[in-house]
Parts: sequence; C-alpha cells; structure tokens
Amino acid sequence: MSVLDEIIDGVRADLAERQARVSLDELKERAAKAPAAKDGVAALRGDGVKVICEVKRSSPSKGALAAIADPAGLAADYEAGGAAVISVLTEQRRFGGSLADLEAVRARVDIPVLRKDFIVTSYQLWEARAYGADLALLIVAALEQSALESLIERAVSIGLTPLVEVHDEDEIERAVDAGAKVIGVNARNLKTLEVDRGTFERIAPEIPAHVVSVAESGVRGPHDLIAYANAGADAVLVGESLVTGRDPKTAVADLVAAGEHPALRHGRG
Ligand SMILES: O=P(O)(O)OC[C@@H](O)[C@@H](O)c1c[nH]c2ccccc12
Repeated sequence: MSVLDEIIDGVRADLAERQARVSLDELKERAAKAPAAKDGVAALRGDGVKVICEVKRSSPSKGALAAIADPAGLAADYEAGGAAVISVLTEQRRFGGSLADLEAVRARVDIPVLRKDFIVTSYQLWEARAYGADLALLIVAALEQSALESLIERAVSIGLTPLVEVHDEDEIERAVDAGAKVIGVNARNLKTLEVDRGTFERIAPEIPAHVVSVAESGVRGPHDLIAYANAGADAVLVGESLVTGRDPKTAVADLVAAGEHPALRHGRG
C-alpha cells in the first residue's frame, strides 16, 4: 500500500467519526451562516508570483516540523508579509491539523483560505465551507475520474475554488477534462514522498494558459520561487521552510518581493 493509500485510510476512519457526530444538514446550516466565499482564482492571478503560505505542523516525510500553538497568529504573520492565500492542513494523523485550525485562521485573516486535506467525499467540501474555507484541495491521484468531476462540480456549486493537484502529464489531462481552473503541480510524489523540483518545469507546458498554475512543495527561499516562476508558475505554495524558519513574516515578504521583480518571466502564454 502506498503512503497516499495509508493516509486516505486514516482520513476515511476520522471522517466516519465526524459523520456520525455531525449530520450533513447541520453542516449545510453552518455553511449557510459562514461569510461568503472569497474568489480564490482572482487572488492567484495578476502581476507577480502569488505566494500561498501553509500552516503545517508535521508531515509524513519529516515528522514534527513546528508546534504552532497559535495557527491564527502564524497566518496573520503570513498575511502581513504579503501572502495571497493561506493554506491550512486539516488532516490530523500525519499533518497534525484540524478543522479548528481552519476556523481560527479564517477568523483572523482577510485573504482567502485553502482547506488542505485528502478530500474524498462532498461531506468534506461542506465542512470546508462551514469552517470558512474559500478553496479546497482535490488530489487527482486520490480520486477516480468520476469522483474528481463530481467533487469539482460540487465545490464550485457551494462557492469553493478547487485547487486540483497533479504529479504528471496524465493527471493534468484528467484535471483539465474535469474542469479545473487552478492546477497545482506537487513536486512531492505522494506515493514515494520524494521531492523532484524539476517536475513543474517538465509537465507545466501541458497546463492550458487560461488555467492558473501553482508550483507546490520544495520552496526553500526566493531562488526556488524564481526557478518556478521562470518555468511559468503563477503562484507557489510554501510550507516547511516558513514554519521551520525564525521569522515567517520576513520570509514571506522576501518571497513576495522576488516574485514581483520586473525582470521575472512568469506566466505561461
Ligand atoms: O512543505 P513544503 O515542501 O513547502 O510543501 C508545502 C505543500 O506543497 C505540501 O504540504 C503539500 C502539497 N500537496 C499536499 C497534499 C497533501 C498534504 C500536503 C501537501
């Protein structure tokens, strides 16, 4: 069994517990009272490379990264540094996240918030909206094509922008066929956990120009952002280097400044 399969088994077990406690109707009521979803696509378009900053306590590859006692405070630092979107890991077992983290971050920042989890049912999309998310991650490798299509459709219908994650050309084709408007290329292979920073450059030419492209994982600092930007990334998603660094606000500001440099050749098309 791959790491991805193991993670999803755990996610399904935790999900079953939540579903037994909270009905879909209750979630829908809560979602109806949540502030209207912000436009995730608009936040990731425009001049300069946008920076998505992640609240991430641990990972399957590295174990514990940072305690993050105050996820909302960290998100506020990210926002002050110029982040375009905050990503909140809500998976519990391997990443140490929760819906409470999502809710706390939502209450503190004004920019869009992404629910980063292993979403396999529409119940989780309703949870995302109920706890204030504006975007939700959908991982192509974790979903049958019909499930991917229906989850994208459902996400959009409840106001969420799907960030559709891929690892190779075939998955890009599946994402585009399913209607993705924002595609994230994860440099970390979720089956082996290895990071290959060349992945984006290799496969991004297959992403249509009208689709927003996000380079995910492995950004250690401005030089990695510049490499992704030169390969056509509209945005980058950064976790580990921000949560393990000493000064997240300055680290984000340095990334944003690098991404705004006029000499940068970013965008595909
Ligand atoms: O910590 P990094 O290497 O900066 O990576 C962040 C993000 O890309 C990574 O957390 C991630 C990308 N896709 C995921 C899917 C599930 C869980 C986590 C992820």
